[in-house]
Amino acid sequence: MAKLIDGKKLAGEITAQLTEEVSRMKEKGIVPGLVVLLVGDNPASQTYVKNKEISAKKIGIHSVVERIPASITEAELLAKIEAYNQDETIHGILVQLPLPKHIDADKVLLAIHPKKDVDGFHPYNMGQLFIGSPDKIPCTPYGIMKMLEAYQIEPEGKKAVVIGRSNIVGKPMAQLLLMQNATVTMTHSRTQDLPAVAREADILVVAIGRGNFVTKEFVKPGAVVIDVGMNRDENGKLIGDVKFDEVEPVAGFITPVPGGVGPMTIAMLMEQTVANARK
Ligand SMILES: Nc1nc(=O)c2c([nH]1)NC[C@@H]1CN(c3ccc(C(=O)N[C@@H](CCC(=O)O)C(=O)O)cc3)C=[N+]21
Repeated sequence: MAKLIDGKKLAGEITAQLTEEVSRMKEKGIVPGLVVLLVGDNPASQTYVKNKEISAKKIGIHSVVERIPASITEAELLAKIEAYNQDETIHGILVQLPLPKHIDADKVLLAIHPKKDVDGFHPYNMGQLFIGSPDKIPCTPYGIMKMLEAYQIEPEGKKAVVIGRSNIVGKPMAQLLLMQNATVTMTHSRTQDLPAVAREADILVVAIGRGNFVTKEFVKPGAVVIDVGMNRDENGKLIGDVKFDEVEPVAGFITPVPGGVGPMTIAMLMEQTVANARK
């Protein structure tokens, strides 16, 4: 049976450390501030934003959540971002993705000042990451690296396979593993014989966005399996991209959904916000 990588517990430990740090900062008159802009009423986004709000409050971060009607124009949204760029009480700006179709997400991400880009999605921060000098790092892959570290899983020299090539998970994940000297293979929906490629992996990161996609045929015995998926099944239950019950007996380590990568994503968001206020 695989060892469970408990993201919820680890995120709780990180949150406790941040809470202490923020209370010390407050003695010096510094209060970290985070704004989350949520455009429209995507129900999944509502849950994530709520979890971020709870976590920020617990840590003592000044948290602003702006729920904005989907009818906002791109220009109006850009003006809001510019105002928060100038606002000295705000150390982190997050615009929840996806955005409504009439708004160009690339333009919006480019408008956030790179110093306040706690998501690490700005092309400047992406560029810094890809030349090997990261500052802000996309929170999901960053949280995954923290989980590997906490469980003493060393990527160096190992074969890592990443399934999914998004800008916010797959690509930065591959780069972070590469920076730790893993031998990295990127795979995606067009990869031929994906199960055979995945089966080569010592570390398998799955971020393809399809519920129960990865079965035991994808997993080498003893492999580390990281599940980034957040899908709902027919009954509305939250499920990962990995068929957990089937893969768990084969894997060496595995992350659950919920309680794995999700809470770590939020913890890293908080960490990068506090780090910004510290500077
Ligand atoms: N600009 C931007 N930054 C993001 O970081 C971002 C985003 N947009 N859009 C959506 C995705 C998704 N995401 C999650 C964060 C936490 C959980 C999370 O807390 N999950 C819990 C429980 C979730 C539940 O119960 O529904 C868990 O896995 O245990 C999930 C998903 C951040 N995202």
